[in-house]
Amino acid sequence: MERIERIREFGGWLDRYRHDSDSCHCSMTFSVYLPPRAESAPVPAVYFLSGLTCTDDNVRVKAGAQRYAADLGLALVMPDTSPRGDGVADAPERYDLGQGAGFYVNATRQPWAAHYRMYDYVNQELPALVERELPLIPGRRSITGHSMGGHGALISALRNPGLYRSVSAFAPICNPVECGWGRGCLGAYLGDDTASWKEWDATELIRAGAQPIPLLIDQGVDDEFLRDGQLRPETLSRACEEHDFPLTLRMHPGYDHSYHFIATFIGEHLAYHARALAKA
Ligand SMILES: N[C@@H](CCC(=O)N[C@@H](CSC=O)C(=O)NCC(=O)O)C(=O)O
Repeated sequence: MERIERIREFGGWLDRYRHDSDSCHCSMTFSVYLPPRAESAPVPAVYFLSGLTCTDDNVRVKAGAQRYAADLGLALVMPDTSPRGDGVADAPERYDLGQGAGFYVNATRQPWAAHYRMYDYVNQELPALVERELPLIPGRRSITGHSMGGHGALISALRNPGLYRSVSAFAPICNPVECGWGRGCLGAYLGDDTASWKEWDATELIRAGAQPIPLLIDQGVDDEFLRDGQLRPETLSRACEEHDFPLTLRMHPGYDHSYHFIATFIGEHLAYHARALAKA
């Protein structure tokens, strides 16, 4: 991997890398924040999966996460949201499909299947790469994300028991098989067999008996996409109740879907992950 940018921040380093991805068959870009502690010893990492229209840049400039990560001794790993490039399929007229909208699944339908393998990229290729090349403690990782990225964080943890020490999400798409964004992406990437979509849906994974891991979710009550029915935390909550699955769902009056909301609670999420990552 090639480092293409390095910025000093809070005593640590905010770096951006480019590499050729075996999963996505294209060049991928990601950012990593290394806290000051990483200069003397390997540190645990929190992966942040971003939402529709984002690159690795949105979270690093808008969430205010690096200050907390520096204090807690956590690395932040911030991948892009899809494969990109001239040879990569896209839907340029749509913000919610194609480049910038990988949905953290492995596509099985063309033209998407050639490159859209963000699930393998985020859960296998990227951790193996950064844990080999950077001062990170192998296997000591947690995951969080926003909206489409919250969906990605939830399904990554639910489908891979033991891969992440803890999981949280900001305004996640909780039940994509039942919302417009989810139906659009899953239909395009996976085809018309809606039964196959359920393997990529947090609510459906819990209904199907996923191994319990505590879920921490923050949601703004005045989120425009909550009102539109894209997020459906109430459906996830019901599934958790019915299946005795541990969920902390915090509803916050007045907050919308933006990075102002994420910036408000990111410190609590990182402290939550730091506690899980500190356990032997
Ligand atoms: N109005 C936007 C819609 C896209 C949007 O709001 N994207 C969110 C994530 S939504 C779910 O995944 C986001 O994070 N945007 C980037 C930001 O920096 O706020 C549009 O039309 O682009």
